[in-house]
This record gives sequence, structure tokens and C-alpha cells, in this order.
Amino acid sequence: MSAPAHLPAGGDFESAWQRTQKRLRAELGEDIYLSWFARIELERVSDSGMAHLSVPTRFLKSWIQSHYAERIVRAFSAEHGDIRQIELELRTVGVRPQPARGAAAQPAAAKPEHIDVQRPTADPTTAALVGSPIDHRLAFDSFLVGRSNALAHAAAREVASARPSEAIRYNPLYIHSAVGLGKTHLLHAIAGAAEAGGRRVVYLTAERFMFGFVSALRAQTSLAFKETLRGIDMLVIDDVQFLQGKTVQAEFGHTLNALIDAGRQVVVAADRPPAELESLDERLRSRLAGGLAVEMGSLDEELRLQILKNRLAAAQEAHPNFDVPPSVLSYVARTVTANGRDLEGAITRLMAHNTLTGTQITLEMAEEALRDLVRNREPKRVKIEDIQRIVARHYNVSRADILSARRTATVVRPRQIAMYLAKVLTLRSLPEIGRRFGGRDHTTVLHAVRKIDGLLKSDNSLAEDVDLLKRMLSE
Ligand SMILES: Nc1ncnc2c1ncn2[C@@H]1O[C@H](COP(=O)(O)OP(=O)(O)OP(=O)(O)O)[C@@H](O)[C@H]1O
Repeated sequence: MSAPAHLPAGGDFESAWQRTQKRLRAELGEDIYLSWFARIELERVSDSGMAHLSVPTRFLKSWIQSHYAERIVRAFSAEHGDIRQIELELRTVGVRPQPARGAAAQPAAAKPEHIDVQRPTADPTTAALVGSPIDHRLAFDSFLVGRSNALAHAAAREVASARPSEAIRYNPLYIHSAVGLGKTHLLHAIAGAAEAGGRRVVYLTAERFMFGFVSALRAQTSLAFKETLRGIDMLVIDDVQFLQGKTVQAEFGHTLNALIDAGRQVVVAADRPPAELESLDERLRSRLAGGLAVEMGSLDEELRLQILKNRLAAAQEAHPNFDVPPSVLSYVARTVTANGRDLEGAITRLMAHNTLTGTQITLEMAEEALRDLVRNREPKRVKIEDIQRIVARHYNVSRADILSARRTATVVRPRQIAMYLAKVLTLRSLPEIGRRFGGRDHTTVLHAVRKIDGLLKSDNSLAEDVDLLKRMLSE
């Protein structure tokens, strides 16, 4: 066996380790290196020639142990002849060890440095994860509290003001409500207040989480993505009902578990309770339900009036001459009932009429200008089970027939119609619909949707049937 190409004189293990890293980077390529090796730190080297290396996660430790241990020993001993073997240890998250100072080095007495995971660097391992910006206008100060959101607000306040060292009482805090009732506002308020209190917070929409994870997977830096997420104090995720895809959901589950187990706060919002997140797997749903799940009900009239007054005051900052008579504000609060977004829209519209055309704001004018908002009733949430039940009853077959593998024409067409309705009346994905129809493939659902879509253009009686079924389902 030939001698190693280069043996540094003396015991400078730290610089030999740096050369080892360069060597591994050159041998294995950038992607693999960044995924597995970039977070390894040299802790110390003992007299027997054992290099103690630390990594931040158990997973990383066992992966490197089983896949790369020998390679690291070879590379390290090529750079420093004293190195005989390595031992991998788990490093406390957020604490960077002191540099190794050779075989005789004592454990460092200096304060550990904290890694700031919030601040993205040019390093592609962290570039994959940049939380969405926190909108500081959506703060606790501007969030109005009424009967329907008092509990959610109190829990949010508590979670936001807890100190990092305090025991976490509600984890995850899960806030759910129908659209436009203030979930996003409350999440930004929590994230903003926690950050102001010195905590490392990442706020992400579910889409952003998916995007970050999928791009990290593509760039083979998913490990860095996971580690970054797991190194924070608080993770705030909005709209989890949109989390799609097995791998992404599994990763979300691991992240959730890792953070909660490590005593980090997780805050989640969705448009439905955990039990109704049908596209998520059972364990994830129960984990989400395992902390505190609170619902925010619809805004009552008093709260709507307060929100309107606040919006009006904000609008008046830009247009001091704009005003809305109290009787009109009361009318809007009484009749625009759907959600906070419509209330905002109502003020914007009144302001546009008034400032652009000079129209006086009267009750009559408001009735005319806001007609569509007043009529706007919240759409009913349709369940796949209801679709199957109603379609089965309509075509005189059983729900079991619809879910079965039977291929007789009397069952096939109602099944296709039910799948079509599931696609157009719910937000479920094709794979999810397939699962709910007796474990069928998403391509079968796609075929059914296209088939019915096509037939509706030419078959009037089918079109009438589908129309009737839609009406029955939305009543
Ligand atoms: N209690 C409240 N106090 C003040 N503003 C509110 C309140 N509830 C809702 N709003 C306002 O209503 C609008 C819609 O709220 P937000 O976006 O937070 O709703 P959401 O529940 O997250 O909706 P979606 O489910 O569509 O994401 C925002 O402008 C928000 O500031």
C-alpha cells in the first residue's frame, strides 16, 4: 500500500479536517457534499487517533455512519497520519462546538455560539428555505376580539409571549375557521410578536413549505432544509389543508414531530378541523389535533362593525374627506356577513365611488354598490361521502356499489358522475378522490372527470341530472 500523499507536520487536526472536507467535496461532488457533509464538525481527536465528529441530527448520524464512515476515515487519515478511526456524535441543536485544538485540547470554556437560522446566506443549503415575510400590519393591535375569536386570540397571545425556556402548553396550536375570518392575521400577529421577543421564527404557507421542500429535494439539499427548519424556536404554517403529496406530508410530519419533541412551538392554521383534513394521513391528523385546536366562528355583527370602523379610519388616513355615515356602516355590518375580506372590500368600494365619482354615500347608494357582497352567502362545504350517498340514492344503487370494483353500466356511470362532482365541488386532489372511491388510481378519476365533462356538452338529460345533484348537494 502506498503512503498517503500528504501528511502535515505537527498535530494541526483542524486544518487537516478542513482539507479533508475539500477532498470529500471534490471526490463526491457539490450536491452530495452539501447534503451530508457540510454540517459535520470536528470536536476533538483523542490519543488513540479517534476523531470525534458531531452532526446535528440523529438521522444524519446514522446515515453517515452507514454510508460514508469508511470514506471519511480514509480521507481524513490521508490528510493526517494520526487519524485511525472516527466516532460520530450528536450535537445540541443551535450550538456550534469550539474548534478542535489537537489531541491535548481541553473542552472549550468559552460561550457557545448560536447559529442564526433565520438569516439566509449565499450557501445553497440554506437558500432553499426562506420563510415568507411577516406582515407587521397584521398585528395583535389591529386584531379585534369578539365572542367568536376570543379563545383563539387568548391562546395566540399566550403562545406568542412565551419565553423560549418556558414549558409549552399548547403544541401545536391549531387554529381553524372558514375563509376570511382572521386566521392569517392571527398567525402574522403571533409570528411578529414572537420574533420581537427574540425567538427564531419561520412563517410559511403550506405552499411555500412544499415549494421549499421540493426545490431542496431537486437540488439534493433537502437535509439542509430539514435541519434549518428543525433548528428554529417557532414554526408557523398557514393553510395546511393545501399540503399535497406523500413525501411532502411525510416530511411535514417528521418536522412537526421533531420540533414538538424538542419543545419548539408549532402554530398551524387551516380551513377545517384536524379530523377533516382528509388528504393527510391519520397519524399526522392526530398529531395536529394533539395540542390545542380552536375554531374561530363567524364574525358577529358587533365585531363586523368594529372591523368596518377600523378600516374606515385607515382609509381616512389617505383620504381625509372620505366618510361613511353611521347608518350606512350599521347597514354594511348587518348585511355583509360572510367574512373580514368582504368587509374590507365594502369599504374600498364605497371609497372608490365616493372619491372617484364624487357620489354621496347614502343607504340607497350602498345597497346598490354592495349588492353582490350582501348576496354572497358562504358556500356550503361539500363532503365526498355526501356526494356518494346522494348520487347513489339518485341512481338507485348503493354507496357500496359506487365504492366497489363492479363494472356493470348501472354502477359505472353513477360512479363517474360522483367522481366528477367530487372534483368540481370539493378541493380534493385526484389521488385523494381516488382513495376515497375504494382506493382507485388518480388516472381513473381523471378519466371519469373527462368523460362526464365531455358528455355534459352533448347529453341534455345528463346535464339536467348533474345540475339537480349539484343543487341537492349545496342545499
Ligand atoms: N378579528 C379581526 N380583526 C381585524 N381584522 C380582521 C379580523 N378578522 C378578519 N380580519 C380581516 O379580514 C381579512 C381576512 O382575514 P384573513 O386573511 O386573516 O383570513 P383567513 O381566515 O386567513 O382567510 P383564508 O382562509 O382565506 O386564508 C384581513 O384583512 C383581516 O385583517
